[in-house]
Amino acid sequence: MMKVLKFGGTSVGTAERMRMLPALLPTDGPHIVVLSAMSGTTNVLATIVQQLYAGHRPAAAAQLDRLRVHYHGVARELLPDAAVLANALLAVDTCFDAIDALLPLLPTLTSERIILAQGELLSTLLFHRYLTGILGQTVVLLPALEFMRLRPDHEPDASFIENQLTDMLSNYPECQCFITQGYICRDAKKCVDNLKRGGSDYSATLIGAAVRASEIQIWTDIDGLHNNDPRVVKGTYPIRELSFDEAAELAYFGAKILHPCSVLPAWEHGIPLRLLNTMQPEAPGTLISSRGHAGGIKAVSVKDGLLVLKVCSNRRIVAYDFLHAVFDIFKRHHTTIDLVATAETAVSLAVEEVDAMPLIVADLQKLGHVTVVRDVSVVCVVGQQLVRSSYDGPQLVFNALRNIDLHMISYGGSVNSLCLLINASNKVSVLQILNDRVFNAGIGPLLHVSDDQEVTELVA
Ligand SMILES: Nc1ncnc2c1ncn2[C@@H]1O[C@H](COP(=O)(O)OP(=O)(O)O)[C@@H](O)[C@H]1O
Ligand SMILES: N[C@@H](CC(=O)OP(=O)(O)O)C(=O)O
Repeated sequence: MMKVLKFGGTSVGTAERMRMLPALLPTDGPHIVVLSAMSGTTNVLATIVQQLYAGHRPAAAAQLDRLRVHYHGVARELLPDAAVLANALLAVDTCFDAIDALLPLLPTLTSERIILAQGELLSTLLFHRYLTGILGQTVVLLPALEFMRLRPDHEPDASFIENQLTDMLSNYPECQCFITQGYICRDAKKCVDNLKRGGSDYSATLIGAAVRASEIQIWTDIDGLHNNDPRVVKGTYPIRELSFDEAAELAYFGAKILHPCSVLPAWEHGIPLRLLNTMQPEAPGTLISSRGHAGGIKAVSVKDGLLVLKVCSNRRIVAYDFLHAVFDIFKRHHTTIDLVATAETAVSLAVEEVDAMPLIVADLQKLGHVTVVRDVSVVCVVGQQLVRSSYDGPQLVFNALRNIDLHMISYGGSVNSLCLLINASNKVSVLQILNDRVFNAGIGPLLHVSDDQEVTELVA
């Protein structure tokens, strides 16, 4: 059975890091290695794009030259064989020349995406040559731009991906090791596109689902998914097991270790997803699967960059049409609502700050009075069945946060999560308070769910 292993930007960040990867590859069966760009590269490419939009071409050209020199250095460090190196440098230059050719032109969405795509093309071409040299067996580089495709609605085209990938793999029945690019894809019109920042995780799970992999491994720089954001909170710890739905909520609501949509393809096909640490391969990491395990609060994540729209109905439409009309506006503007709270004649909605916001607000104003609260974040507390029980976890959360302003609360939308809307400026203190007073307060797991509740779920 095929395994899929994704190595993130930090895992391929230097030639030295890339040299650590062969030891992590399976020796007992075929596998597809999905690589991100070397860490920092996509940021530099995005800066070049911004400089072009701002008309600062010389600055963009200087950045690009520095990046080219950097990649020549990585290639020299990684590839000792002179002939292999010479060939790799030509390939590296092809990527840089593609960007160079775009510098004099007015930037467009298409050129922007072509520029951003070069990071993954560079990392895979270097790693492919390196791995071929040290494995002494066929290693096939599968171009993601030939199989990773979006539908017209910008969602991944799962059947196209599956058909193309299956065809491509069938050309190499003996091959055990394939390499491909994460993040990059084509849109429905076959133009170069991407799966948004951090999208290589999503590439890996889409590929895993397409080939019905036995396991998908996400290799990164930390020992699994932590109970809280380790970048801003002291005393976080890895969660050893999560269910698909718990992990999907945490990823959607901001746990940066996973792309927001990346759990869904694995979940749909029941493929175990392991988060592992390249720098500490022996650590158990986190296993995300459909396996049942103890309930109770497990982790918290935060999604930033939201605003709250409060719409108070002008009562010109009947009450039961009001919510429909509100949701219809979001549908028309292709905008997802993250959190909703309703009252008799009013509704509050937490949504991302999208470009269409002025149009959305204008449409909502036809339904009633609209107020906007900016700079809010959703805190998502996740744990198996934490909502539908006599479990005291949620109470502990509310007690711990009693001095914090809460704009909205979502309790019951999912049995496994409790979402709170806070001012973005309170984010770090809220996360630290939850860590100190909830996660490290010694609350036990949820042990009992009444039979009635189980029956209700089965009927539903
Ligand atoms: N809940 C969390 N658990 C683990 N890591 C997290 C969490 N929230 C944020 N992170 C951050 O995510 C980082 C890993 O994701 P990312 O930077 O995308 O890695 P990669 O470069 O491998 O793609 C970690 O270094 C960590 O700082
Ligand atoms: N290179 C892309 C895609 C990606 O997934 O990167 P990483 O695995 O390093 O988060 C980015 O920086 O967004």
